[in-house]
Amino acid sequence: MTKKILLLGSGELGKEFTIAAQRLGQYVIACDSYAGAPAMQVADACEVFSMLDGEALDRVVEKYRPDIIVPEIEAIRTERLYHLEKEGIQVVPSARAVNFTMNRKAIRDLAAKELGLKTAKYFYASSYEELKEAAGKIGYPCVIKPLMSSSGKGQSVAKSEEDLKYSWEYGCSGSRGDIKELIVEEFIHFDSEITLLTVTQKNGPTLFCPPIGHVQKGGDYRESFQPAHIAPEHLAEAQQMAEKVTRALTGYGLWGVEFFLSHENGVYFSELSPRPHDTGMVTLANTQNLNEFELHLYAVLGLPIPGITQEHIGASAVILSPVSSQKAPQYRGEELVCSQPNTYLRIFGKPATRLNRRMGVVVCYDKNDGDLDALRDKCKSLAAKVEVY
Ligand SMILES: Nc1ncnc2c1ncn2[C@@H]1O[C@H](COP(=O)(O)OP(=O)(O)OP(=O)(O)O)[C@@H](O)[C@H]1O
Ligand SMILES: NCC(=O)N[C@@H]1O[C@H](COP(=O)([O-])[O-])[C@@H](O)[C@H]1O
Ligand SMILES: [Mg+2]
Repeated sequence: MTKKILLLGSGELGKEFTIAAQRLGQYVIACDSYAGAPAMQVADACEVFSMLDGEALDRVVEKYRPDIIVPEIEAIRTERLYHLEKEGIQVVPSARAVNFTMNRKAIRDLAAKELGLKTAKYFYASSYEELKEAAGKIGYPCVIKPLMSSSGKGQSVAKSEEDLKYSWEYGCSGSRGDIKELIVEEFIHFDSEITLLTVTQKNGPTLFCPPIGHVQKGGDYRESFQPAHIAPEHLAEAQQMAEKVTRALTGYGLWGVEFFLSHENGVYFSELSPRPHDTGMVTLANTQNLNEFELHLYAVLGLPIPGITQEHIGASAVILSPVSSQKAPQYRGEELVCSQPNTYLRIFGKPATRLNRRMGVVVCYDKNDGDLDALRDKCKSLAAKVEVY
Protein backbone atom coordinates (compact mmCIF):
# COMPACT_ATOMS: atom_id res chain seq x y z
CA MET A 1 0.00 0.00 0.00
CA THR A 2 1.28 3.46 -0.80
CA LYS A 3 1.93 5.57 2.28
CA LYS A 4 2.55 9.29 2.41
CA ILE A 5 5.86 9.85 4.17
CA LEU A 6 6.89 13.28 5.48
CA LEU A 7 10.68 13.32 5.69
CA LEU A 8 11.99 15.95 8.13
CA GLY A 9 15.55 16.61 6.96
CA SER A 10 16.72 15.98 3.42
CA GLY A 11 20.45 15.36 3.51
CA GLU A 12 22.42 12.43 2.14
CA LEU A 13 20.84 9.95 4.54
CA GLY A 14 17.34 11.10 3.60
CA LYS A 15 18.21 10.86 -0.08
CA GLU A 16 19.09 7.17 0.18
CA PHE A 17 16.02 6.54 2.33
CA THR A 18 13.85 8.25 -0.28
CA ILE A 19 15.37 6.17 -3.07
CA ALA A 20 14.57 3.02 -1.09
CA ALA A 21 11.00 4.28 -0.50
CA GLN A 22 10.49 5.21 -4.17
CA ARG A 23 11.53 1.71 -5.17
CA LEU A 24 8.63 0.38 -3.13
CA GLY A 25 6.20 2.89 -4.62
CA GLN A 26 5.89 5.15 -1.58
CA TYR A 27 5.12 8.88 -1.74
CA VAL A 28 7.76 11.06 -0.09
CA ILE A 29 7.58 14.76 0.81
CA ALA A 30 11.12 15.93 1.53
CA CYS A 31 11.56 18.89 3.91
CA ASP A 32 14.55 20.94 4.91
CA SER A 33 15.56 24.52 5.63
CA TYR A 34 17.09 25.07 2.18
CA ALA A 35 16.02 24.38 -1.39
CA GLY A 36 17.63 21.72 -3.54
CA ALA A 37 18.61 19.49 -0.60
CA PRO A 38 19.74 15.97 -1.61
CA ALA A 39 16.50 14.11 -0.78
CA MET A 40 14.41 16.78 -2.52
CA GLN A 41 16.08 15.79 -5.78
CA VAL A 42 14.47 12.34 -5.67
CA ALA A 43 11.24 12.95 -3.71
CA ASP A 44 7.66 13.42 -4.98
CA ALA A 45 7.24 16.81 -3.33
CA CYS A 46 9.27 19.15 -1.20
CA GLU A 47 8.83 21.91 1.36
CA VAL A 48 11.41 24.46 2.50
CA PHE A 49 10.91 25.80 6.05
CA SER A 50 12.54 25.80 9.46
CA MET A 51 11.60 22.55 11.16
CA LEU A 52 12.40 24.23 14.49
CA ASP A 53 9.31 26.38 13.89
CA GLY A 54 6.43 24.38 15.38
CA GLU A 55 3.71 26.31 13.61
CA ALA A 56 5.37 25.93 10.23
CA LEU A 57 5.66 22.21 10.93
CA ASP A 58 1.95 21.99 11.79
CA ARG A 59 1.06 23.83 8.57
CA VAL A 60 3.03 21.36 6.44
CA VAL A 61 1.47 18.40 8.26
CA GLU A 62 -1.99 19.94 7.68
CA LYS A 63 -1.22 20.47 3.98
CA TYR A 64 -0.14 16.88 3.25
CA ARG A 65 -1.76 14.84 6.06
CA PRO A 66 1.03 12.24 6.00
CA ASP A 67 0.66 8.68 7.28
CA ILE A 68 4.22 8.60 8.56
CA ILE A 69 6.72 11.23 9.78
CA VAL A 70 10.37 10.23 9.42
CA PRO A 71 12.81 12.60 11.18
CA GLU A 72 16.16 12.68 9.40
CA ILE A 73 17.95 15.32 11.50
CA GLU A 74 17.80 16.30 15.16
CA ALA A 75 17.01 19.99 14.68
CA ILE A 76 13.21 19.63 14.75
CA ARG A 77 10.56 21.07 17.07
CA THR A 78 10.29 17.55 18.47
CA GLU A 79 7.69 18.22 21.21
CA ARG A 80 5.11 18.72 18.47
CA LEU A 81 5.62 15.13 17.43
CA TYR A 82 3.88 13.90 20.58
CA HIS A 83 0.58 15.47 19.61
CA LEU A 84 0.91 14.40 15.97
CA GLU A 85 1.50 10.85 17.18
CA LYS A 86 -1.61 11.11 19.39
CA GLU A 87 -3.57 12.20 16.34
CA GLY A 88 -2.67 8.88 14.73
CA ILE A 89 0.35 9.75 12.58
CA GLN A 90 3.15 7.19 12.85
CA VAL A 91 6.27 8.99 14.11
CA VAL A 92 9.49 7.09 13.40
CA PRO A 93 10.62 5.34 15.44
CA SER A 94 8.38 7.06 18.06
CA ALA A 95 7.85 10.59 19.36
CA ARG A 96 9.45 9.50 22.63
CA ALA A 97 12.63 8.26 20.91
CA VAL A 98 12.98 11.40 18.81
CA ASN A 99 12.51 13.65 21.84
CA PHE A 100 14.99 11.79 24.02
CA THR A 101 17.74 11.65 21.42
CA MET A 102 17.61 15.28 20.28
CA ASN A 103 19.08 16.36 23.63
CA ARG A 104 22.17 14.65 25.03
CA LYS A 105 20.93 15.19 28.59
CA ALA A 106 17.73 13.18 28.14
CA ILE A 107 19.34 10.21 26.45
CA ARG A 108 22.44 10.14 28.66
CA ASP A 109 20.46 10.24 31.90
CA LEU A 110 18.12 7.55 30.60
CA ALA A 111 21.01 5.28 29.56
CA ALA A 112 23.28 5.82 32.58
CA LYS A 113 20.86 6.43 35.43
CA GLU A 114 17.66 4.60 34.52
CA LEU A 115 19.00 1.70 32.45
CA GLY A 116 22.38 1.39 34.19
CA LEU A 117 24.44 1.24 30.98
CA LYS A 118 28.14 1.95 31.31
CA THR A 119 29.01 5.42 29.92
CA ALA A 120 31.84 7.91 30.31
CA LYS A 121 31.52 9.90 33.58
CA TYR A 122 29.71 13.13 32.90
CA PHE A 123 28.38 16.40 34.29
CA TYR A 124 26.41 19.28 32.84
CA ALA A 125 27.45 22.92 32.92
CA SER A 126 25.33 25.96 32.17
CA SER A 127 27.99 28.58 32.95
CA TYR A 128 31.74 28.91 32.59
CA GLU A 129 32.08 28.54 36.38
CA GLU A 130 30.11 25.29 36.33
CA LEU A 131 32.24 24.05 33.45
CA LYS A 132 35.41 24.67 35.49
CA GLU A 133 33.96 22.84 38.43
CA ALA A 134 32.76 19.88 36.30
CA ALA A 135 36.06 19.56 34.44
CA GLY A 136 37.90 19.72 37.78
CA LYS A 137 35.87 16.76 39.05
CA ILE A 138 36.26 14.71 35.87
CA GLY A 139 39.95 15.50 35.24
CA TYR A 140 41.82 16.13 32.00
CA PRO A 141 41.58 15.53 29.13
CA CYS A 142 37.80 15.82 29.02
CA VAL A 143 35.35 16.13 26.14
CA ILE A 144 32.95 19.09 26.00
CA LYS A 145 29.87 19.16 23.76
CA PRO A 146 26.72 21.25 23.40
CA LEU A 147 23.60 19.46 24.64
CA MET A 148 22.07 19.92 21.22
CA SER A 149 24.36 19.40 18.25
CA SER A 150 25.50 16.68 15.88
CA SER A 151 28.42 15.75 13.63
CA GLY A 152 30.84 17.14 16.23
CA LYS A 153 29.58 20.72 16.03
CA GLY A 154 30.78 22.71 19.07
CA GLN A 155 32.74 19.69 20.39
CA SER A 156 36.24 20.09 21.85
CA VAL A 157 38.74 18.26 24.05
CA ALA A 158 40.15 20.28 26.95
CA LYS A 159 43.64 19.18 27.98
CA SER A 160 43.88 21.55 30.93
CA GLU A 161 41.95 24.32 32.65
CA GLU A 162 43.49 26.80 30.20
CA ASP A 163 41.47 25.27 27.36
CA LEU A 164 38.13 25.76 29.08
CA LYS A 165 37.51 29.33 27.96
CA TYR A 166 37.73 28.19 24.36
CA SER A 167 35.62 25.07 25.03
CA TRP A 168 32.90 27.16 26.66
CA GLU A 169 32.76 29.67 23.79
CA TYR A 170 33.04 27.02 21.08
CA GLY A 171 30.44 24.80 22.74
CA CYS A 172 27.92 27.64 23.10
CA SER A 173 28.45 28.79 19.52
CA GLY A 174 28.02 25.24 18.16
CA SER A 175 24.80 24.69 20.10
CA ARG A 176 21.52 24.45 18.25
CA GLY A 177 18.83 26.85 19.34
CA ASP A 178 19.65 29.18 22.19
CA ILE A 179 20.33 26.78 25.06
CA LYS A 180 23.62 27.50 26.80
CA GLU A 181 24.29 24.19 28.47
CA LEU A 182 27.12 21.77 27.78
CA ILE A 183 27.97 18.20 28.72
CA VAL A 184 31.45 17.49 30.07
CA GLU A 185 32.56 13.88 29.63
CA GLU A 186 35.47 11.83 30.82
CA PHE A 187 37.79 11.19 27.86
CA ILE A 188 37.61 7.47 27.07
CA HIS A 189 40.91 6.10 25.75
CA PHE A 190 39.17 3.54 23.60
CA ASP A 191 40.86 1.02 21.32
CA SER A 192 38.09 1.27 18.75
CA GLU A 193 34.57 2.55 18.30
CA ILE A 194 31.63 0.96 16.54
CA THR A 195 28.13 1.68 15.36
CA LEU A 196 25.76 -1.21 15.90
CA LEU A 197 22.89 -0.80 13.46
CA THR A 198 19.89 -2.20 15.28
CA VAL A 199 16.44 -2.83 13.80
CA THR A 200 13.32 -2.89 15.97
CA GLN A 201 10.26 -4.41 14.33
CA LYS A 202 6.56 -4.39 15.01
CA ASN A 203 6.16 -8.07 14.28
CA GLY A 204 9.51 -9.66 14.85
CA PRO A 205 12.61 -9.74 16.98
CA THR A 206 15.24 -7.01 17.24
CA LEU A 207 17.89 -7.57 14.56
CA PHE A 208 21.53 -6.47 14.45
CA CYS A 209 23.79 -5.72 11.51
CA PRO A 210 27.43 -6.81 11.58
CA PRO A 211 29.22 -4.09 13.61
CA ILE A 212 30.62 -1.09 11.76
CA GLY A 213 34.02 0.28 12.80
CA HIS A 214 34.72 3.95 12.21
CA VAL A 215 37.26 6.72 12.57
CA GLN A 216 36.23 10.25 13.56
CA LYS A 217 38.09 13.54 13.44
CA GLY A 218 36.91 16.57 15.39
CA GLY A 219 33.76 14.58 16.26
CA ASP A 220 32.84 13.96 12.62
CA TYR A 221 33.10 10.68 10.72
CA ARG A 222 35.88 10.24 8.18
CA GLU A 223 35.82 6.54 7.31
CA SER A 224 33.90 3.42 8.27
CA PHE A 225 34.23 -0.28 7.59
CA GLN A 226 32.22 -3.44 8.06
CA PRO A 227 32.53 -5.82 9.78
CA ALA A 228 34.57 -4.46 12.68
CA HIS A 229 36.48 -7.32 14.27
CA ILE A 230 35.66 -7.18 17.94
CA ALA A 231 35.69 -9.70 20.77
CA PRO A 232 32.52 -11.85 20.76
CA GLU A 233 31.83 -10.95 24.41
CA HIS A 234 32.04 -7.23 23.54
CA LEU A 235 29.62 -7.71 20.67
CA ALA A 236 27.18 -9.61 22.89
CA GLU A 237 27.38 -6.84 25.51
CA ALA A 238 26.84 -4.10 22.91
CA GLN A 239 23.84 -5.99 21.51
CA GLN A 240 22.30 -6.31 24.97
CA MET A 241 22.76 -2.59 25.59
CA ALA A 242 21.30 -1.70 22.19
CA GLU A 243 18.30 -3.91 22.84
CA LYS A 244 17.75 -2.34 26.26
CA VAL A 245 17.99 1.28 25.14
CA THR A 246 15.91 0.89 21.98
CA ARG A 247 13.22 -0.95 23.93
CA ALA A 248 13.11 1.84 26.52
CA LEU A 249 12.78 4.46 23.77
CA THR A 250 10.07 2.44 21.96
CA GLY A 251 9.09 2.28 18.30
CA TYR A 252 10.07 0.67 15.01
CA GLY A 253 12.91 1.49 12.68
CA LEU A 254 16.66 1.27 12.30
CA TRP A 255 18.90 2.87 14.93
CA GLY A 256 22.63 3.62 14.95
CA VAL A 257 23.87 2.73 18.43
CA GLU A 258 27.39 4.00 19.16
CA PHE A 259 29.90 2.31 21.48
CA PHE A 260 33.52 2.77 22.59
CA LEU A 261 35.50 -0.44 23.12
CA SER A 262 38.48 -0.80 25.39
CA HIS A 263 40.46 -3.99 26.09
CA GLU A 264 40.95 -2.84 29.63
CA ASN A 265 37.52 -1.44 30.49
CA GLY A 266 35.12 -3.17 28.11
CA VAL A 267 32.15 -1.60 26.33
CA TYR A 268 30.88 1.95 26.86
CA PHE A 269 27.57 3.17 25.50
CA SER A 270 28.10 6.58 23.84
CA GLU A 271 24.90 7.73 22.12
CA LEU A 272 22.43 6.66 19.45
CA SER A 273 20.57 7.94 16.41
CA PRO A 274 16.93 6.83 16.00
CA ARG A 275 17.52 6.66 12.24
CA PRO A 276 20.14 5.56 9.69
CA HIS A 277 23.66 6.57 10.69
CA ASP A 278 26.30 8.34 8.62
CA THR A 279 28.88 5.60 9.31
CA GLY A 280 26.26 3.13 8.03
CA MET A 281 26.69 4.49 4.51
CA VAL A 282 29.18 1.63 4.19
CA THR A 283 26.12 -0.60 3.69
CA LEU A 284 25.71 1.11 0.30
CA ALA A 285 28.69 -1.07 -0.72
CA ASN A 286 26.58 -4.25 -0.98
CA THR A 287 27.85 -5.37 2.40
CA GLN A 288 24.41 -6.68 3.43
CA ASN A 289 21.37 -8.22 1.75
CA LEU A 290 19.50 -4.99 2.65
CA ASN A 291 21.29 -1.67 3.25
CA GLU A 292 20.54 0.46 6.32
CA PHE A 293 18.05 2.64 4.41
CA GLU A 294 16.10 -0.36 3.14
CA LEU A 295 16.08 -1.84 6.64
CA HIS A 296 14.74 1.43 8.06
CA LEU A 297 12.02 1.50 5.41
CA TYR A 298 11.01 -2.14 5.95
CA ALA A 299 10.78 -1.62 9.71
CA VAL A 300 8.82 1.62 9.28
CA LEU A 301 6.33 0.03 6.88
CA GLY A 302 6.09 -3.12 8.99
CA LEU A 303 7.39 -5.31 6.15
CA PRO A 304 8.92 -8.64 7.15
CA ILE A 305 12.74 -8.70 7.13
CA PRO A 306 14.13 -12.08 6.13
CA GLY A 307 17.16 -11.74 8.44
CA ILE A 308 20.30 -9.67 7.85
CA THR A 309 23.19 -11.36 6.09
CA GLN A 310 26.69 -10.12 5.37
CA GLU A 311 27.32 -10.38 1.62
CA HIS A 312 30.68 -8.57 1.34
CA ILE A 313 33.21 -6.69 3.43
CA GLY A 314 33.07 -2.95 2.83
CA ALA A 315 34.64 0.43 3.46
CA SER A 316 33.48 4.03 3.13
CA ALA A 317 35.46 7.29 3.08
CA VAL A 318 34.07 10.81 3.01
CA ILE A 319 34.62 13.62 0.51
CA LEU A 320 34.76 16.96 2.32
CA SER A 321 34.71 20.44 0.86
CA PRO A 322 37.94 22.42 1.31
CA VAL A 323 36.09 25.64 0.38
CA SER A 324 33.03 27.58 1.45
CA SER A 325 30.87 28.99 -1.32
CA GLN A 326 27.25 29.61 -2.33
CA LYS A 327 28.19 28.68 -5.91
CA ALA A 328 27.14 25.26 -7.22
CA PRO A 329 30.08 22.96 -6.41
CA GLN A 330 32.06 21.21 -9.12
CA TYR A 331 33.95 17.93 -8.84
CA ARG A 332 37.09 16.41 -10.37
CA GLY A 333 38.38 12.87 -10.16
CA GLU A 334 35.17 10.97 -10.91
CA GLU A 335 36.78 9.02 -13.78
CA LEU A 336 39.44 7.53 -11.56
CA VAL A 337 36.99 6.40 -8.87
CA CYS A 338 34.50 5.02 -11.37
CA SER A 339 37.21 3.07 -13.18
CA GLN A 340 37.84 0.96 -10.07
CA PRO A 341 36.15 -2.40 -9.61
CA ASN A 342 33.75 -2.94 -6.70
CA THR A 343 33.60 0.79 -6.04
CA TYR A 344 30.83 3.39 -6.08
CA LEU A 345 31.05 7.17 -5.99
CA ARG A 346 28.07 8.93 -4.39
CA ILE A 347 27.94 12.71 -4.80
CA PHE A 348 25.12 14.02 -2.62
CA GLY A 349 24.29 17.03 -4.81
CA LYS A 350 24.32 19.67 -2.03
CA PRO A 351 23.79 23.04 -3.70
CA ALA A 352 26.49 24.94 -1.76
CA THR A 353 29.67 24.24 0.20
CA ARG A 354 30.99 25.03 3.68
CA LEU A 355 34.46 24.29 4.94
CA ASN A 356 34.56 20.53 5.68
CA ARG A 357 30.96 20.00 4.61
CA ARG A 358 30.44 16.37 3.60
CA MET A 359 29.69 16.43 -0.13
CA GLY A 360 30.02 12.80 -1.10
CA VAL A 361 31.33 9.39 -0.19
CA VAL A 362 33.28 6.60 -1.84
CA VAL A 363 32.33 3.05 -0.92
CA CYS A 364 34.23 -0.14 -1.85
CA TYR A 365 33.56 -3.81 -1.26
CA ASP A 366 35.33 -7.14 -1.59
CA LYS A 367 34.49 -10.78 -1.03
CA ASN A 368 33.95 -11.83 2.57
CA ASP A 369 37.43 -13.37 2.89
CA GLY A 370 39.13 -10.27 1.40
CA ASP A 371 41.62 -7.97 3.14
CA LEU A 372 39.67 -5.30 5.03
CA ASP A 373 42.70 -3.12 5.83
CA ALA A 374 43.68 -3.02 2.16
CA LEU A 375 40.09 -2.18 1.22
CA ARG A 376 40.01 0.72 3.71
CA ASP A 377 43.26 2.09 2.26
CA LYS A 378 41.93 1.81 -1.29
CA CYS A 379 38.71 3.58 -0.34
CA LYS A 380 40.44 6.42 1.53
CA SER A 381 42.95 7.03 -1.24
CA LEU A 382 40.17 7.17 -3.87
CA ALA A 383 38.07 9.58 -1.79
CA ALA A 384 41.13 11.81 -1.36
CA LYS A 385 41.43 12.04 -5.15
CA VAL A 386 37.97 13.54 -5.57
CA GLU A 387 38.30 17.29 -5.60
CA VAL A 388 35.50 19.71 -4.69
CA TYR A 389 35.90 23.25 -6.04
N1 LIG B 1 33.85 10.81 26.02
C1 LIG B 1 34.55 10.63 24.90
N2 LIG B 1 35.80 10.12 24.94
C2 LIG B 1 36.54 9.96 23.82
N3 LIG B 1 36.10 10.30 22.59
C3 LIG B 1 34.87 10.82 22.47
C4 LIG B 1 34.02 11.02 23.62
N4 LIG B 1 32.86 11.55 23.20
C5 LIG B 1 32.96 11.67 21.86
N5 LIG B 1 34.15 11.23 21.41
C6 LIG B 1 34.60 11.18 20.00
O1 LIG B 1 33.87 12.15 19.25
C7 LIG B 1 33.00 11.48 18.31
C8 LIG B 1 31.68 12.25 18.17
O2 LIG B 1 31.01 12.28 19.42
P1 LIG B 1 29.42 12.17 19.49
O3 LIG B 1 28.99 10.98 18.74
O4 LIG B 1 29.02 12.29 20.91
O5 LIG B 1 29.07 13.52 18.69
P2 LIG B 1 27.91 13.89 17.70
O6 LIG B 1 28.09 15.35 17.46
O7 LIG B 1 26.63 13.43 18.28
O8 LIG B 1 28.21 13.10 16.40
P3 LIG B 1 27.18 12.41 15.36
O9 LIG B 1 25.95 13.25 15.34
O10 LIG B 1 27.94 12.46 14.07
O11 LIG B 1 26.98 11.02 15.85
C9 LIG B 1 32.83 10.07 18.83
O12 LIG B 1 32.46 9.19 17.80
C10 LIG B 1 34.24 9.83 19.39
O13 LIG B 1 35.16 9.55 18.35
N1 LIG C 1 25.80 12.86 11.78
C1 LIG C 1 24.54 13.25 11.28
C2 LIG C 1 24.54 13.21 9.74
O1 LIG C 1 25.45 12.75 9.11
N2 LIG C 1 23.45 13.72 9.14
C3 LIG C 1 23.31 13.84 7.73
O2 LIG C 1 23.90 15.05 7.29
C4 LIG C 1 22.89 15.91 6.76
C5 LIG C 1 23.20 17.37 7.03
O3 LIG C 1 24.30 17.73 6.24
P1 LIG C 1 24.75 19.27 6.04
O4 LIG C 1 25.14 19.75 7.42
O5 LIG C 1 25.90 19.18 5.11
O6 LIG C 1 23.57 20.00 5.48
C6 LIG C 1 21.60 15.45 7.38
O7 LIG C 1 20.46 15.88 6.64
C7 LIG C 1 21.82 13.95 7.37
O8 LIG C 1 21.59 13.39 6.09
MG1 LIG D 1 27.95 10.23 17.36
